[in-house]
Amino acid sequence: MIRVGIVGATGYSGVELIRLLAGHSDVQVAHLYSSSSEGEALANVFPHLHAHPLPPLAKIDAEQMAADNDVIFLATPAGVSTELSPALLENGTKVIDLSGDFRLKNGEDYRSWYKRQPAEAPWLEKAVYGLSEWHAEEIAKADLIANPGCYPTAALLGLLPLAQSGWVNPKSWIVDAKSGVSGAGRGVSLGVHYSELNESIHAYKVGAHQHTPEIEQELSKQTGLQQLIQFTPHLVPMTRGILVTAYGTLESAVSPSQVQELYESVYADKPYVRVRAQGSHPRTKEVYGSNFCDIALHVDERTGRVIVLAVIDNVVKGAAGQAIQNMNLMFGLKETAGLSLVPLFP
Ligand SMILES: NC(=O)C1=CN([C@@H]2O[C@H](COP(=O)(O)OP(=O)(O)OC[C@H]3O[C@@H](n4cnc5c(N)ncnc54)[C@H](OP(=O)(O)O)[C@@H]3O)[C@@H](O)[C@H]2O)C=CC1
Ligand SMILES: CC(=O)N[C@@H](CCC(=O)OP(=O)(O)O)C(=O)O
Repeated sequence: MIRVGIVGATGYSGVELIRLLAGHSDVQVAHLYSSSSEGEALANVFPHLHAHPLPPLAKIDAEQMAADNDVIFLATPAGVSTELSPALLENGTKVIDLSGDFRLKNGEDYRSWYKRQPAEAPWLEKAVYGLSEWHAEEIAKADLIANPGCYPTAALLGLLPLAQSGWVNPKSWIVDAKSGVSGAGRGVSLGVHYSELNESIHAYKVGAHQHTPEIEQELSKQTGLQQLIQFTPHLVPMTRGILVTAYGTLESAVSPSQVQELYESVYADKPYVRVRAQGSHPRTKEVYGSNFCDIALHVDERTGRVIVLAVIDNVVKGAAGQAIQNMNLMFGLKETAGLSLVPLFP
């Protein structure tokens, strides 16, 4: 049994890790850690976990944590993993970080987009970007995983095949994205106040969202070309789900069936990417509670653009589900272990 520790279990991604790992037969949730509720039972925070067998929330102590777990998930806000991960890794445990601390290879990018002190360069180099479908071999050998952000997961799964094809102008990408409110975590603020959010939709962090350089970095790395994206996220009054609607300008005459065949071939053996039939446009409800990313393609011959639609559940494929998929790859387990979730519908 692989011993799993979770830091940030009182948050949304942490509690989703617990839900998913309850269905994973190769691992044991050995320890839960909290910076604010040490000694408490998690069921006091989340009554829906009442009678579910779980260890109490323990104190964060890197050396002890490394001794007691084979892998630690850090489901914590930006900045925490930078502090905690080096000691965990030096003491021999593997780390899967759900925050943005190790995703950007250039520390100065992190400083400028996250407004925080970056991790030291050797740790940034060591971290493997955990987009499971694209980096399985590297992930299998990694000790430190930078789990992708929620928007980048949907955007990259949606755009990478086209970016690689060379059919699209690499500076023409426009990524419009909408997220449910759980993407903002469990903390309360005016920004997620029901009466201000309900029956309303708005863009935020326009031209300034921290996932912009992450998407550009990965598209550029994979294609060897500098790719530029215009990224605008929106908050919508629903609990879970991300819809990415992305546009690229075609540089060559490509037919809808060529684009469709490209995606079907790239994702043919990937259990969690479902390429939808032409004309079938995915809804966030169709992946709710599951690890799927559903993608649809549309070539607009009138405007010379290609439109990519991608949906995920931000807490599953965008966070805890992909983190477990990465753990499975790291430990040589079946990639789908613990993740055979049929979407919750309706
Ligand atoms: N929600 C989502 O859809 C996604 C989230 N992410 C990323 O995953 C991480 C977790 O997000 P999410 O679950 O939404 O966040 P939440 O705000 O819901 O939970 C974060 C948890 O982190 C713990 N925490 C806070 N400060 C510290 C600290 N100084 N040291 C240790 N633990 C701390 C808190 O638990 P306690 O008080 O018990 O310590 C808290 O419950 C974030 O970095 C987020 O950006 C990534 C993709 C998607
Ligand atoms: C709806 C919503 O507020 N979403 C969050 C996603 C946060 C996140 O995942 O940020 P990192 O992974 O980069 O830490 C946001 O837009 O900031």
